[in-house]
Amino acid sequence: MANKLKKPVPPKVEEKEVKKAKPDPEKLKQDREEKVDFKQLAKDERTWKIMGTVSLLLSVFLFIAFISYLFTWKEDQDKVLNNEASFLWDDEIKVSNLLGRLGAYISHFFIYRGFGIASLLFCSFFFITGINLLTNQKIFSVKRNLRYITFGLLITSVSFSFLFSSAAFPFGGRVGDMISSWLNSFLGIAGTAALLLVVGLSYIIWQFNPTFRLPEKPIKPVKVEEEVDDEVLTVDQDYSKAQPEMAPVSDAKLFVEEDVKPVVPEKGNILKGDGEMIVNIPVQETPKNVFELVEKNIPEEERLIINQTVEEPEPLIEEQELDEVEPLTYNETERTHFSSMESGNESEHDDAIPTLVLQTPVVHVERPRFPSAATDLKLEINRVEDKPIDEEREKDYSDLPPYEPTLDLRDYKYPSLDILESHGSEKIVQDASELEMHKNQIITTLKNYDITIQRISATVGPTVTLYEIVPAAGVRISRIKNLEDDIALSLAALGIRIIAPIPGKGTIGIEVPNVKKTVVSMRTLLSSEKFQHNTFSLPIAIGKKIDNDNFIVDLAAMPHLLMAGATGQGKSVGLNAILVSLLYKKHPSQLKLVLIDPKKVELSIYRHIEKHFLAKLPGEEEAIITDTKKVINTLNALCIEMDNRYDLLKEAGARNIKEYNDKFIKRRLNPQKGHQYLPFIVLVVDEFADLIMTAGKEVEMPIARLAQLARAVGIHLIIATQRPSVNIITGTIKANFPARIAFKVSSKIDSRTILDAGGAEQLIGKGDMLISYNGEIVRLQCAFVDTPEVEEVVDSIARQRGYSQAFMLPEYVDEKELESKDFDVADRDPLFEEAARLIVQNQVGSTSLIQRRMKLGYNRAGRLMDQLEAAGVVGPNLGSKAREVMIKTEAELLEYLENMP
Ligand SMILES: Nc1ncnc2c1ncn2[C@@H]1O[C@H](COP(=O)(O)OP(=O)(O)OP(=O)(O)O)[C@@H](O)[C@H]1O
Repeated sequence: MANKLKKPVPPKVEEKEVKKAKPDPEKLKQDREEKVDFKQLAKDERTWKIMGTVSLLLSVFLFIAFISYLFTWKEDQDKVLNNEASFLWDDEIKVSNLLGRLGAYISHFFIYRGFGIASLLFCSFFFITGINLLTNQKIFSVKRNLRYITFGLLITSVSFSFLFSSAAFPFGGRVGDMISSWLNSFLGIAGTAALLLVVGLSYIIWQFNPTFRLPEKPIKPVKVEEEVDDEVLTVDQDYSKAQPEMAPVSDAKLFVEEDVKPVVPEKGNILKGDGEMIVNIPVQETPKNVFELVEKNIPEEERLIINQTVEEPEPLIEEQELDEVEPLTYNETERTHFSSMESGNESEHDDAIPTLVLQTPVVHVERPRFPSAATDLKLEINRVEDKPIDEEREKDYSDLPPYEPTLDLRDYKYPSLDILESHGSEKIVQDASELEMHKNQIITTLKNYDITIQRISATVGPTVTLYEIVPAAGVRISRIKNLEDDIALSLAALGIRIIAPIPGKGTIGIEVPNVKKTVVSMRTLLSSEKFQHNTFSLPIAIGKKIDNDNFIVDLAAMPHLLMAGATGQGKSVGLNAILVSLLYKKHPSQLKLVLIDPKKVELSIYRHIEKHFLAKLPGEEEAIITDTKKVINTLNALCIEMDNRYDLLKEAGARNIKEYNDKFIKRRLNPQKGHQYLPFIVLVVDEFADLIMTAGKEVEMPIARLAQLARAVGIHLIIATQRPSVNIITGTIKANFPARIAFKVSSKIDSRTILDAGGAEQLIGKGDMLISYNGEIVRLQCAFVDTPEVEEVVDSIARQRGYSQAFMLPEYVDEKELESKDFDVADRDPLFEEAARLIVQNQVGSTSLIQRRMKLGYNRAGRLMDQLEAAGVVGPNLGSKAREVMIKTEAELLEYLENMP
């Protein structure tokens, strides 16, 4: 059987592929048809741009043709009229119009046959449409312009026909002529003239909304004479001193567009008539600081009184002679007291100088912190010598009069308010026309996006004005929120913030910066009723809200504060405002400040009140801490202080410092058992970023610990930084600082890092800030206190008698330092000699040198350095500088090593 060669059978798959490859003409046709997608084309941005360009060119073409027609109509008119059918195509016809036969024909059509000179309005229509299409933005409202142009064409053409009925030039065109002659026959000449005048004027008013101002009578800011109950003020209308930037009172009436419906007035708002704007300018709560307001019952004209008068605040404290006074010296006082007791005579200082008889108990450090706690107990305690100690410790002092911590410095006078300046007139001068203009622009912008609103009201604050709008039913809030940039563009203003919705109000807020900003002076805040008469433990006056309400809060309730913002936006001023408010309200016995200032210059101003208000580490010279190593020690010392205080609280059965101090004041706690009056401690860190960068976790950990636990024992932290990045303001820090202040920052990310919300990037600087407090974000204008004012306040305190020394924090000894001091020779690192040689050869006592040259980790290099210090090869740590090398030559070193144990 012969082998038959089988014919290769092509695989089926290939067959299929071949089939597939064959073009199907029907399908191809379909494909090609689908490619021309008109919908897509219409949506294409380029199509709009082309149409925009065409529209713009058309407007230019028409404009040139029409203008040319004004000069050439005489020559061209006959040619068009005689050859109307073939005019455009007959090359024989020569015309004078700049744009040739087409120009002449179109002008003839629009001007002669149509609307006369009014035809120029067509140019504006094509121009507006062109611009909108080209930029793909609603820069002009086409709909509105179409309305104006239609009416404009009719009114202008009829008016021109009527006025120039006998002229040869077709001023009003055929349309104008027709309507005018009909009106003439219907109303007569006088009737037509009157009608045209009325319609023309109405048209102008409708389109341009001119302001008809009577010759202005100069007005002066309305002076509020005195406060009457609640928000009703007696207004002294003396207009003799003019305020040029203020509009006349009658102009303060602010109208909204006619489609904005009036609504029922709410409490606190002023609502007048139909569709009229509400201006809500609240009254300052203190009777001494009264702000302008809009009068409620305005008889004829709506009055916008935007002005504030600050009366001289009554001095808190009588002026006193601030003589140089001898400081209270602990040891001297003690000695004097003992000697006087021994001799049986009262010390001559008994009245003025409190006497410390007891060794003030400190849990960790056996040194007095400040003379206190025993002023009234001295007689009792002086008899202790004869009694057994235990008996004395159990003694009940509750029958004694209450303890008074301020008696230690009983003649201490709080700083006078006169030291502070008013910084300008403090008048809020809001130009009524500015309000009107902003309001109109907001309404127009929203309208351009088909958003209608029911109501708009304005609240004028020191730096920004808050426009509150109630959108019409069915408008989505997110649409308004998305228009932030468009509104900013239309108002041509920086720092616009949209709050949609305003929490708890049901309105949408648009904050627009005022052209003229008002400085909020510290003096106004400190003289306010709210600051003078509050029961806060640590009152701090931060600034003013948009409704001019003073923002005064209790730092103890915050309980810690984080301040961040780009450089130069008002952080230092804010810190000073907080510190000054504390100095105005607290006695040196009630408050101690721990000031950390890596920048070295910001807080140094407070160094003069060391013996009154500052706390420091034992053995330190400077109370204001600038060195990172000392910062770590101080923070750890504060942690020890916190633990000590918790022990005291536990012993006393008190849950917090307030309860504890109450018990101590009522003499229910025995000083013999270590109890004492506990002052609040406020830790201020200016430039936290610098510390984190140099010491990292070593700083972050004690800060986090203090922030978590210290509030109950009266230790509160204020931390400021100009670098609000996530590696500085970490999650741990943020979790423990619920109250945060953001000054202007450069990006939304920074704002989110500080506040967990955007907005701080929209601020306008110079103390404009957002504070996140109690879960709410509020915009404030920070109080302004100038450096010379702070200096004066500090001086007025420093001139008075203080304690003999600053408040002593417990001593903190670094474990590492201890280790290095007494390490076991047997535990010496095998690389010890090599490291010693390296150091001596280079004559540089630096850990990083050992690390680099010997390729060791930081910890081992550090341990080696400690051992070298213990062995006397290098000197002690000098902070950021290299240690001193004690051995100068290698030979010396060899000899030294040989003699070592
Ligand atoms: N509340 C305020 N009212 C008016 N002006 C202010 C206010 N706060 C700050 N300014 C202005 O801004 C300037 C800078 O403020 P400040 O020194 O507090 O900024 P800063 O953020 O601390 O800057 P830096 O981080 O560089 O120290 C001030 O000199 C002052 O002119």
